[in-house]
Amino acid sequence: MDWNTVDTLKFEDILYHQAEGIARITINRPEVHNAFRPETVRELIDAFHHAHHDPGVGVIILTGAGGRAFCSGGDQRVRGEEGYRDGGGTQHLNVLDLQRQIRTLPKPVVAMVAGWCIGGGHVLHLVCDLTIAADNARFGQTGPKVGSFDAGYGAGLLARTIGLKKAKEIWFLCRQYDARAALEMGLVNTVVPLEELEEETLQWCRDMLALSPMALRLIKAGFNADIDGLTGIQELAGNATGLFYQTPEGQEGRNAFLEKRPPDFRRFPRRP
Ligand SMILES: CC(C)(COP(=O)(O)OP(=O)(O)OC[C@H]1O[C@@H](n2cnc3c(N)ncnc32)[C@H](O)[C@@H]1OP(=O)(O)O)[C@@H](O)C(=O)NCCC(=O)NCCSC(=O)c1cc(O)c2ccccc2c1O
Repeated sequence: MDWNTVDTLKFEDILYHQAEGIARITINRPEVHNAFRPETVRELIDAFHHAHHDPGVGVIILTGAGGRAFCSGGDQRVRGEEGYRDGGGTQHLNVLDLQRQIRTLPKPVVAMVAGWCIGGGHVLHLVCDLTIAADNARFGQTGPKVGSFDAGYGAGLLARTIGLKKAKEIWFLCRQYDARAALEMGLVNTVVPLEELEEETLQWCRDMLALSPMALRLIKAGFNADIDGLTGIQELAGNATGLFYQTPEGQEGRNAFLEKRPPDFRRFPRRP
């Protein structure tokens, strides 16, 4: 695949590439196993925003640079007493914003995982819709070991994904799990040799790109609706509103208002 950069997107901690309707977002801090600092997360949010709003993008890949790590979570070197310190001294837990963004983004997001997928990095792959793992991938949570925890998606979505007992084991014991174990517990979709990771991930993306974007959008919203509470219902309901706006019935209400006349909905059927 010949990846292209986007001239308007300038990042320090991440890379943004796209080709054939696929956006690839790469955390590029291999010297710390792609741990994220607040600036990394800010850039990821901007990159996902771009991919979300680019009509030429149908599927998004999130990955880590270097082949040795997807992401090792929050950068412990900049962890303060209240969160992770940015260059200006403000402390953040802004990865939570990124998690919600990936959940509500109406396009499939695929985690392409090689090497370490740990802590807040593990939660990032979890909130992605699919995970393609290389055979060198290792998964786990470290929170209780390093004085942290993610009791939101990190706990609840993990339990929904692999079951409550296994999710508690992962958090309560802070063990690490290889790719085969991750596949067995339903934490990842498939495992491939490291050298085939990108090609396999691209094939999954191409397969999704051949399908109806609206159907994928609605099924993603449907999968997330109950888990995400009213935010999930809002996403699903917003899609319903968007579809209704496209109908003559929806447009009659707008037209009547603009034409300063009462709306006439009599010609629209009351379907069983
Ligand atoms: C991932 C490891 C198990 C890998 O071990 P290995 O022995 O292979 O490699 P090294 O340990 O030598 O690492 C190489 C190099 O990278 C540095 N590094 C690795 N991870 C981090 C990190 N997270 N932050 C900073 N630096 C990191 C390491 O120090 C080495 O540098 P040198 O200069 O010494 O060469 C192992 O590295 C490991 O266990 N890493 C830490 C994993 C971790 O605990 N992550 C944080 C979990 S908490 C978290 O992520 C988190 C973030 C949030 O924003 C939250 C927000 C809201 C709620 C919860 C949150 C949360 O829990």
